[in-house]
Amino acid sequence: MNISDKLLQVKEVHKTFGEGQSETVALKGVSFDVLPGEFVGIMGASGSGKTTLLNSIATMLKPTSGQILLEGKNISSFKGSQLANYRGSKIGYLFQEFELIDNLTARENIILPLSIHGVNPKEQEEQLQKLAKQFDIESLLNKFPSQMSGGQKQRVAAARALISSPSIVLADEPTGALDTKNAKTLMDKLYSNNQTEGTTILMVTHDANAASFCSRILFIQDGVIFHELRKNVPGETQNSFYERILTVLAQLGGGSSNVL
Ligand SMILES: Nc1ncnc2c1ncn2[C@@H]1O[C@H](COP(=O)(O)OP(=O)(O)OP(=O)(O)O)[C@@H](O)[C@H]1O
Repeated sequence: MNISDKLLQVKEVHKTFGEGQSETVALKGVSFDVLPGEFVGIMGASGSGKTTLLNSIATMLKPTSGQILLEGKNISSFKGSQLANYRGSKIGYLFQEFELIDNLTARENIILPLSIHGVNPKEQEEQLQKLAKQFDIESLLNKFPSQMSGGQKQRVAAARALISSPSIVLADEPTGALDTKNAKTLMDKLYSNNQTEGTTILMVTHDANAASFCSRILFIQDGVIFHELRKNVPGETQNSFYERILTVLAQLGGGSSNVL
């Protein structure tokens, strides 16, 4: 495979917090690649290093050692406007708790990343309308977060994460605060966006149902990737993939729970 085919390259990433007695080694040499258009899940027990990994890719944390490359460029070398461009346009971030701005409407929340980058209003509106339709939030655009349900807020947050057509969307337990029905609705829509627009998504999740929408799952344990599952294409049903995910989780956790 050509290096340029790899959208994201994570190479031997280590991350240590604190020192001496209070030292915690969160990542112990994580390496993997993501190809354009992939929908990759990251699963692992609480404290295994999932959020540390995602936040390192988002440049919210600096790895102790190792490299992270997006589109062949080492993200730790980014400074000033290049770093701002990476955070604002190259990645989209979807948080478990939505993180919408309370005193902005859904419309204002969604277009904020475009307004900051000076995209012209016509283009902003076109992008907004397209995503509002995809995420079924057209009737919510003039509402404030306090007037929306959790499921609605997360669909607005998903539109905000996608509005600048980022190279990769980083999602940290996006269904963690949702009930089963709203979680499925969100995942259906993220999956559909991945399939129709080719959006690359890297999603941390505890939920095997959510993970079954992915094309590949990386299982992380004690700061290292110890297993990988790939949906068989063509042909494997989501249900069959779900069953295989549960089998790995049961081996990991010693139970039949679908939540780690
Ligand atoms: N800022 C920090 N300072 C010190 N230790 C930290 C910090 N952030 C994370 N850790 C530690 O690093 C390890 C990995 O944490 P991380 O949040 O990445 O795990 P996780 O897999 O995302 O867990 P969860 O599923 O509970 O969110 C844990 O032992 C955690 O306590």
